[in-house]
Amino acid sequence: MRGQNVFEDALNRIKAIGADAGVSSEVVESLLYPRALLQASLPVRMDNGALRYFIGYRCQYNNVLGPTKGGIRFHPRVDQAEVQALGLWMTIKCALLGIPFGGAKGGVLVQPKDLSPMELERLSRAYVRAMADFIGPDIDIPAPDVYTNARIMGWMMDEYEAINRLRAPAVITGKPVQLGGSLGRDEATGRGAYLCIRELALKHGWQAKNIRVAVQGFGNAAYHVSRLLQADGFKIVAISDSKGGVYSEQGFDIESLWQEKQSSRQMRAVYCEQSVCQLIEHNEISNEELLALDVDILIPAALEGVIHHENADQIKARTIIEVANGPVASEAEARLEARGIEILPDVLVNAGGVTVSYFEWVQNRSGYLWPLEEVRSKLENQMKAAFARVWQVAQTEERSLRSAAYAVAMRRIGKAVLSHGTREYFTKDQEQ
Ligand SMILES: NC(=O)C1=CN([C@@H]2O[C@H](COP(=O)(O)OP(=O)(O)OC[C@H]3O[C@@H](n4cnc5c(N)ncnc54)[C@H](OP(=O)(O)O)[C@@H]3O)[C@@H](O)[C@H]2O)C=CC1
Ligand SMILES: O=C(O)CCC(=O)C(=O)O
Repeated sequence: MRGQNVFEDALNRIKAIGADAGVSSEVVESLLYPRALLQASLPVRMDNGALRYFIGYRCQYNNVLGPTKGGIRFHPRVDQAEVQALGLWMTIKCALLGIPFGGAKGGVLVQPKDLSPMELERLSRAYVRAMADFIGPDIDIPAPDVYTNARIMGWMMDEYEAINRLRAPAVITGKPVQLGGSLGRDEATGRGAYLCIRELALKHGWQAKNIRVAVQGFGNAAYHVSRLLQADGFKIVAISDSKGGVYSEQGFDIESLWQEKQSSRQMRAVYCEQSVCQLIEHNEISNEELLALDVDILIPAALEGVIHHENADQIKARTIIEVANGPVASEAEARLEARGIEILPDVLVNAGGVTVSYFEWVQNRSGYLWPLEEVRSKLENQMKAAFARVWQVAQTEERSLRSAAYAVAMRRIGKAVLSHGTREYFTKDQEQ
């Protein structure tokens, strides 16, 4: 699913679940419009002396619960609809986790792998120059997403501080630890997803050694969830990246595969050159084939919309764990549900990243550096509580897990909207 449809699809879910969960129409409506969107052209001097322009976006979707928060993506298919959909999902995610942030997302339309490290740094700094008045520790706080990382966050923070002539580490999270980043932020998205799977395994009585898992994507989020699952005994039988995938019934050693992929990185470069399918000799499979494998758990951990109306009927996994944002389009979801396939939704599964980003922001503002074990234990508490709430609402209200997660989040946003003072609230107040 591409283009405007991603956002339309996201809005349709809000409308359908909002009405079904008894959320007031005023609150649902407040979630249908991004509060602010900045599109900017980013001039970047290339290494050959030429000036190139890139398009950058930042969407502050909703700030009812606090300053807006969300990653920045560098990818060749970034567009306005995508950042809006991602900003909406961030809004739901932060509300579900009880984090005092609204939702945002940013992106640059670029194939970052085509840029040299110096060009990438100039692009990252150009993005912040364009957005400098739009972001801030109490306004909108970016973080990493697809094809951005701690190093890029470091450049961005540095540019923001240079423009404003002050120290402002809390303007961005996911920074290098040496620049005020939090311990444990690098693994947080994968660890949060792993904690959710562990809770789900307890509910279903799964034995890790009997569970076969296929993972689409082999970046930050996919690597950490895969290595943690493998350490518990789950068998990762398939894994892929942008160039294709590999399959082995015996399972893969995730750590050595990751180390090999990392070592294929060119000197000082940000992205890995080689694909998993070039690194090891195993049955090569396409990304489409990976999605259709007969496994217990399918983990899409790359891009949105990969399970859509055309391939939904080919999915054979018993459970889908949405580590990526928006991997299952709503049309596909209805078909999967009708076949009894369980979906643990993105707004819960991948919320570990923003949760530890919140911890980073808190540490930056208070001047602390929490030990790794403290970060991990706080993350575990937060993820378990969110999982338990979603599970309970799903059971008691007979909802899907996604519908339950959205209902919890939208009701929390609703309470905040009313507390801000709407007509409804005002009228009630007058009556008392
Ligand atoms: N990083 C974070 O903290 C968070 C990330 N997420 C979500 O998790 C997902 C992955 O993000 P993250 O791990 O950070 O990103 P990374 O940039 O670290 O990794 C992206 C991975 O996806 C692969 N990929 C890219 N395009 C495709 C494709 N068409 N088919 C299959 N694989 C592909 C890349 O392949 P290659 O290696 O070949 O480039 C890479 O392995 C995204 O949906 C993101 O929004 C959600 C919450 C937080
Ligand atoms: O860490 C953050 O602030 C945001 C992470 C993110 O972009 C996401 O959860 O999709």
